[in-house]
Amino acid sequence: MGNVPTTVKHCLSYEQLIEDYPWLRHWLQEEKNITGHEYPEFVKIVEVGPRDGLQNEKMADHTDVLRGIQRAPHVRYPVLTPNLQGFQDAVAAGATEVAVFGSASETFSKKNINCSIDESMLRFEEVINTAKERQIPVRGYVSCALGCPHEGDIKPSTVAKVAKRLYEMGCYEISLADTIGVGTPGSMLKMLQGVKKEVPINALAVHCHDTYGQALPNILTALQMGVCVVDSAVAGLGGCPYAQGSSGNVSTEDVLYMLHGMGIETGVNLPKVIEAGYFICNALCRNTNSKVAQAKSRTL
Ligand SMILES: CC(C)(COP(=O)([O-])OP(=O)([O-])OC[C@H]1O[C@@H](n2cnc3c(N)ncnc32)[C@H](O)[C@@H]1OP(=O)([O-])[O-])[C@@H](O)C(=O)NCCC(=O)NCCSC(=O)C[C@@](C)(O)CC(=O)[O-]
Repeated sequence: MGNVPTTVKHCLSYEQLIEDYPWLRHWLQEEKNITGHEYPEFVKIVEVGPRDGLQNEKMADHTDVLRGIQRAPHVRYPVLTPNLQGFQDAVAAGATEVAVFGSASETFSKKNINCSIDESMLRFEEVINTAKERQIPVRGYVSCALGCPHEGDIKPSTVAKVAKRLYEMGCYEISLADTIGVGTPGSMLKMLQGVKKEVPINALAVHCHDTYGQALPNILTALQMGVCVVDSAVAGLGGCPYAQGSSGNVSTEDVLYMLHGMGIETGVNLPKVIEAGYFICNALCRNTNSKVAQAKSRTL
């Protein structure tokens, strides 16, 4: 490709660029943006508000929650299960999908689920094998994928190794979690470059916390890498009781606003999510963490 001065890229509109540099047309196709990144046409949002979002709140056990909710036929209600006992309890309460949650940090694994990474894999194997027999899908999490509150930076190769083990055991999707929200687009890029060598990109999801205000740029970076599944929590609820200082998950409202603004479909109705956010914030007597919901409330 010929040289285009970077300043030209920023000054000219797409139409002007094509007119002045017709040879660029094939490169700047409609489905690519001006920087040449391709984005997925559809992104699946995994709403983690009812689970991760409310785990910091005083709330009923999952058995009571599962028995208490009215289920919509097309909605999946995954339950986090750290071991076989958790799996059996969840299934007895009516769970039809579960998730195992491992970590790329030894220290975090010990503090979160009271076992080493290797021990956790043995526990997860039991859960996954039993789930397979019962045809229950299992999702996998890798916590501390972009940093650990105890160990600091985590190598992309370590994240890749844990993600690969979960995938090979039978998790249909691996959610890579920036548990304490310390990642940046730079570390997200390096981590995903490492993980996608071991796990197909279409089996990866990202789970970002917004502690340092980096969640949306991190998600954008993941989309540029080909990730099509994003975890988020309505009103930006959440945090991890085992990761001091971490803030809530990225808010679903803000993720939807960004994706829809980019022309990416999600099948999710943003105004309805904003309403759900107001509902839960009222119930918890707290303010929303969603910038989009805050902006909308100022214009009401
Ligand atoms: C994993 C355990 C249970 C191990 O805890 P343990 O003490 O090692 O378990 P144990 O097997 O030695 O058993 C000790 C007692 O716990 C009971 N027990 C054993 N298993 C269960 C169970 N499943 N449910 C209820 N009870 C259980 C068991 O029956 C026994 O009871 P006792 O005989 O003494 O009366 C414990 O460490 C624990 O509960 N950890 C909390 C994990 C948690 O909820 N973490 C937050 C989840 S969110 C997250 O991890 C991150 C994520 C997903 O959001 C992504 C991100 O941002 O990183």
